[in-house]
Amino acid sequence: MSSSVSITLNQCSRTFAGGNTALQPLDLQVHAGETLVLLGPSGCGKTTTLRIISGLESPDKGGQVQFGERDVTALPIEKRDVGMVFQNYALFPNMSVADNIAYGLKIQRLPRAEIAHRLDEVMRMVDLQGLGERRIDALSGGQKQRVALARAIAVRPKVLLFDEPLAALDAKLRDRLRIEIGQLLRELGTTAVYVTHDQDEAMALGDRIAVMQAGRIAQLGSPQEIYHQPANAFVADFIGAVNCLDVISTRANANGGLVVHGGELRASHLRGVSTVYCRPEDIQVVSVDQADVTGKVVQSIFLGQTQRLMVDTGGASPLQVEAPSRQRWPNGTAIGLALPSSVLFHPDKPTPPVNAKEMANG
Ligand SMILES: Nc1ncnc2c1ncn2[C@@H]1O[C@H](COP(=O)(O)OP(=O)(O)OP(=O)(O)O)[C@@H](O)[C@H]1O
Repeated sequence: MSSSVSITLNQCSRTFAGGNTALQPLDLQVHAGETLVLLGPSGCGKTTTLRIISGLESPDKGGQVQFGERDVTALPIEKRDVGMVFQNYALFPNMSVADNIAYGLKIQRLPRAEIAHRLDEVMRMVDLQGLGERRIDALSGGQKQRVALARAIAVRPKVLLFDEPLAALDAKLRDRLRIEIGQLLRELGTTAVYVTHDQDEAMALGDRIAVMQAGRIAQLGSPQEIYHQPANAFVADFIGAVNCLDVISTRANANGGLVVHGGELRASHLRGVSTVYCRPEDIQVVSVDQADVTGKVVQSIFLGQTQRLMVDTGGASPLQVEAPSRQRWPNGTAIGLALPSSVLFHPDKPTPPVNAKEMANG
């Protein structure tokens, strides 16, 4: 469709009346054609960032927003050539599906035949064929969000912005629409920024993910980087489940490898590191005589495809281990675990300090 454009934020901060700083000075580039996901807990500044990109909100003085080479900081939303999709749909409830989708095209005064062609095209893309005459209030939540999506893409915007578009839908529908939005974004090649607090959605949709914390970007990277090389404890903990092990000794064991002792590690190669992390799915259940660590199952949580075992290894908190779902480990079962050193990671940077004011804001 339209040629894609990069988005650049230079030193964009946002302080609200009363000194509430929603966003610390932020530098961010969204590459042309990519989908960047803004992910983080409630109040971390995702929506504020999105609104600054859209033109619904201005950055504090000194902040600058560029689309490609063009400075759009002073332009209102209607002059920025953006399409937006919100959680609450923001449709006209008493108008038909077709009239909602065609709304922006009529404002652009496109010829009638072109409007009909675009309507047909986008309704097919979002799987709404045959529903053109239906009133919005006679649609399901999923159908409403398809209409909102169709309306956003019908005008062929340079930039697509999504603010938690799937948050109001049930889990099954969310999964389906997530896949469809991903396909659509790849097909369109439009630069997109997608706000969510759902890590699965972020992983599935983002070419890159910016994990935000208290008005700052805690890490920006591919889903794989964010998951396997989290930059700090906050990111490690926010994305997926993680075990935290204290490194208590730098003495080597007989093999020069690592020894897990309770929730703690002894490992010669981790000199100077105080804490390491590992994901539950990277710990293997092995026979007790081959184990790096042994313990007792204290709880098992059935998750369908897998089960999460909580294993007391004598440390401060049980290790979480992902195990096949068909096998049974009753509470109290002795279990052996292998923890290859290749799956351990330790954040390079300390977590940015969060002061009391930011905590109160977040
Ligand atoms: N208009 C406003 N006036 C004052 N404070 C605001 C305003 N809009 C947002 N904030 C504050 O700025 C901070 C960041 O809000 P923002 O909506 O960007 O967060 P978010 O990450 O999108 O959160 P959520 O997931 O809950 O929507 C919050 O502390 C919020 O209360």
